[in-house]
Amino acid sequence: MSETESGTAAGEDTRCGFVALIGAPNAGKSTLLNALVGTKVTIVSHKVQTTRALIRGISVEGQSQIIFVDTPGIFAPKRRLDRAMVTTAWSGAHDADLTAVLMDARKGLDEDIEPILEHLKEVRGPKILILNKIDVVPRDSLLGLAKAANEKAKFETTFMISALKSDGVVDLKQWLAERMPTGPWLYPEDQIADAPMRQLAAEITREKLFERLHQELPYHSTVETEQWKELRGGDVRIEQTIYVERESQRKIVIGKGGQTLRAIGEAARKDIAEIADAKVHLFLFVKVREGWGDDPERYRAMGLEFPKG
Ligand SMILES: Nc1nc2c(ncn2[C@@H]2O[C@H](COP(=O)(O)OP(=O)(O)OP(=O)(O)O)[C@@H](O)[C@H]2O)c(=O)[nH]1
Repeated sequence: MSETESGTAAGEDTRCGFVALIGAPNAGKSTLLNALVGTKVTIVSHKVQTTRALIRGISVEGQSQIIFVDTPGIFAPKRRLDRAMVTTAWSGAHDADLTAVLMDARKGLDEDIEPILEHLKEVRGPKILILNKIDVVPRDSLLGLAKAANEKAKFETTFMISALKSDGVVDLKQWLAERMPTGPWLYPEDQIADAPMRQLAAEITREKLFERLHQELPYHSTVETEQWKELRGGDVRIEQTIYVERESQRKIVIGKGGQTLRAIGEAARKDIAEIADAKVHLFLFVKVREGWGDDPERYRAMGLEFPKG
């Protein structure tokens, strides 16, 4: 059963959507996510640069499921490959139901936030501004800052919060919950906590797959983490399926005597163990799923962009 199929069927009134959370480094994204999601949000490995949008956390408010995605690679791209991926990274915002820009009120409009505001003009869909760290900024300077930022980009509304003190976070969460489109939850309740790790682990394996086979495989071959189970003793057992579109591709992925798949699994296991900070037992399966590439819903379920054309 896939994630979408097993999503909660909690009734007609459920809402579910993606919020792209954008902010310069140190604006307080992790702190805010911890406050919104309620559990410690797992770190995001910056190694995985192929990702368009990584799930950072899932928040549940009433009947709404709010999936926060992050777009690594937006900032300070150093290598040329990274620079080429900046545009792709922004697509996380382009596909989200809402884009939230987190701004460090203490820093104001500086060289970190200016290019973000500039780029926002190209992002369709609703945008909101969140001024963070208001606990360390004089109240009377906040209005001026909000006004100046709103002149640079078109925000639907502005929140003023302290992520650290959880001041204003409840209002923000409730507002977001109401703004999510109606529809079934994409993640069952028992997967909400480890959804970011599941996705990240899938991205890592996908990265290893393409490092070895990028010439032989179509871009939309994909990886899904079917099981993420913490064992007694702290080890993690992970089952992943690599989906390809044809039997010939399945053979390529497996390789002679299974050696290609073994190498992919070994490389992925090492990286996943690093981010999971645990001993990992990784089991990889390869399946043929015809027509997978034509189903936009599967892309959306993973926070990915549906390739047009
Ligand atoms: N005073 C104050 N400090 C805050 C607030 N929110 C975050 N911080 C601090 O700002 C620093 C950066 O916060 P993070 O949450 O790590 O920032 P981030 O945006 O996730 O950083 P990156 O992951 O590097 O992009 C930390 O020292 C936080 O404690 C706030 O509301 N008030």
